[in-house]
Amino acid sequence: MKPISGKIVERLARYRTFLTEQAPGHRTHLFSHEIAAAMRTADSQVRRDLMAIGTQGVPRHGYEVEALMEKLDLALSLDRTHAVAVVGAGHLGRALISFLEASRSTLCIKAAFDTDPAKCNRVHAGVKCHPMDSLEAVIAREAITLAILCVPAAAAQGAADQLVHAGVKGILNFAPVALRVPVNVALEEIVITTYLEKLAYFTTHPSKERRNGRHEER
Ligand SMILES: NC(=O)c1ccc[n+]([C@@H]2O[C@H](COP(=O)([O-])OP(=O)(O)OC[C@H]3O[C@@H](n4cnc5c(N)ncnc54)[C@H](O)[C@@H]3O)[C@@H](O)[C@H]2O)c1
Repeated sequence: MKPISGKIVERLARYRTFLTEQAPGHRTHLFSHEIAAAMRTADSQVRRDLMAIGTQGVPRHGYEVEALMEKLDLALSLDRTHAVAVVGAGHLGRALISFLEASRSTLCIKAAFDTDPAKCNRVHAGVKCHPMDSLEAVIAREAITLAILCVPAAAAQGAADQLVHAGVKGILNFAPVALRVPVNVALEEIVITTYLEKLAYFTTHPSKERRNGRHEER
């Protein structure tokens, strides 16, 4: 399969969440327009995205849900479990652990890390928090490849360096600082205020994008 863009990956992940959590359980088939309606996007967009992973609906039946789930899992590499670490077990870190542990995901939080002795060796939502000096050993032992960074900005680059050194291949950074990582390490950064600022912009500048839905191709 050809590599697909980050935008398509995001939409495929949303389709998968819809099929897993919201699509009516008794349906064996769904049409692109039904998925599109739930996603508030165009059915042509859904068809294009699913075509990108080699999936086409059948006339008069649509997409077979089970086969579509298998294709999505394969495309998103969710046909296997990914071991994840949370670094910084404060308010955000613990909230994310609770959320991810409750979701039926193949992303599995295997360990948390923190510098605060009061948090270390405690268990939150079934996940043990370890001191930072055991990071390398625990990452190797648990075969952890992904990490979520929830430390203060000043500590983020140092923690990211430790994660990279320990062999982590992808980092989701919540700290409000631009990180430097080697090219072979995937990096995603989330800043909630950016989305709020975007909302503020679109609520004061009516545009085609707002009228036609949130997830048009761009
Ligand atoms: N991106 C977003 O949208 C968003 C939203 C909320 C918070 N944040 C950011 O997420 C981070 C965490 O926020 P919070 O509210 O959970 O803060 P918090 O103070 O509750 O938690 C931070 C945790 O990091 C630990 N820590 C500090 N230095 C560390 C280090 N070097 N290694 C490991 N752990 C270390 C602390 O002991 C603490 O437990 C902050 O940088 C905050 O700005 C981002």
